[in-house]
Amino acid sequence: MGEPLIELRGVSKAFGDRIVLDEVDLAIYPNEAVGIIGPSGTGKSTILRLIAGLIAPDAGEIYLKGQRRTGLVDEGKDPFGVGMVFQRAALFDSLTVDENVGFLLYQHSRLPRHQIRQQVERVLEMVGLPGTGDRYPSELSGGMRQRVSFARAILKNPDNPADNPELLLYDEPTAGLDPIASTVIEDLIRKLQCTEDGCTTYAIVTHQHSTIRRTADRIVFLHEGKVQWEGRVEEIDTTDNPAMRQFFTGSVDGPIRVAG
Ligand SMILES: Nc1ncnc2c1ncn2[C@@H]1O[C@H](COP(=O)(O)OP(=O)(O)OP(=O)(O)O)[C@@H](O)[C@H]1O
Repeated sequence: MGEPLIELRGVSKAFGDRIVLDEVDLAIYPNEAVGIIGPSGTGKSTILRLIAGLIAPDAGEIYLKGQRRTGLVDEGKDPFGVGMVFQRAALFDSLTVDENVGFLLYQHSRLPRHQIRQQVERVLEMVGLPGTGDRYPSELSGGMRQRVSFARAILKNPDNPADNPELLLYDEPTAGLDPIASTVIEDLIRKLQCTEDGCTTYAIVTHQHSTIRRTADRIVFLHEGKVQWEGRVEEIDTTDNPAMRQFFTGSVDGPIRVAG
């Protein structure tokens, strides 16, 4: 499989006295679609934030293309960009779609406005929202807002190619959407995986069964701070791992303790 695009080696993370991740090893290879799943509160979003370089591990190492990361993403030393799509879009309501999607370029690049606008229109077309740049998030449906956040995550900076996203992280992108809007988002995630610009690697955190099955090729199942199971999506129904079986059947009986 060659060298991983990103690799976590023995990564641990605690918040206060709660150990969320306990010596986790995880490798994501170029062009892979990896689903990170597991019960609530098990550290899935924390893994995404570690991969994105938004937080640092307490112990262990993170490698990007074989290069050990020493700081956080804002120190600008990572060899490639990571685009992140947060749960429920996380757009600025007071900004237009164009200003939301192009936010970082408007704030931090020296590109002229009309060029940023062109870049933004291009990614809005890629997510199926051409001509919506002057609208406000409140004028869009939940699914459309989520697609705007995809456009923001894939926008490239022609001024600084080292910043361009080679890895996309989706944190519950279909949460709160109806089944049809979810299908639109799942199809879009697959469509964006390979475009005329090349293929992108992604990791997706989701609880929705359809999203797990339709957007992931490989599954990483987290529970109690550890990777409990890894396998192909086709193996979900045949595994005899008790935690996986409980998770997918939704049973209250099994190794996963029911909260509350
Ligand atoms: N910044 C933080 N400060 C304190 N505790 C945190 C912080 N971030 C996460 N946690 C705690 O770490 C645990 C794991 O959180 P995380 O969001 O990674 O879980 P998750 O698996 O994504 O959960 P869910 O499926 O419910 O979204 C939770 O108990 C959460 O309360």
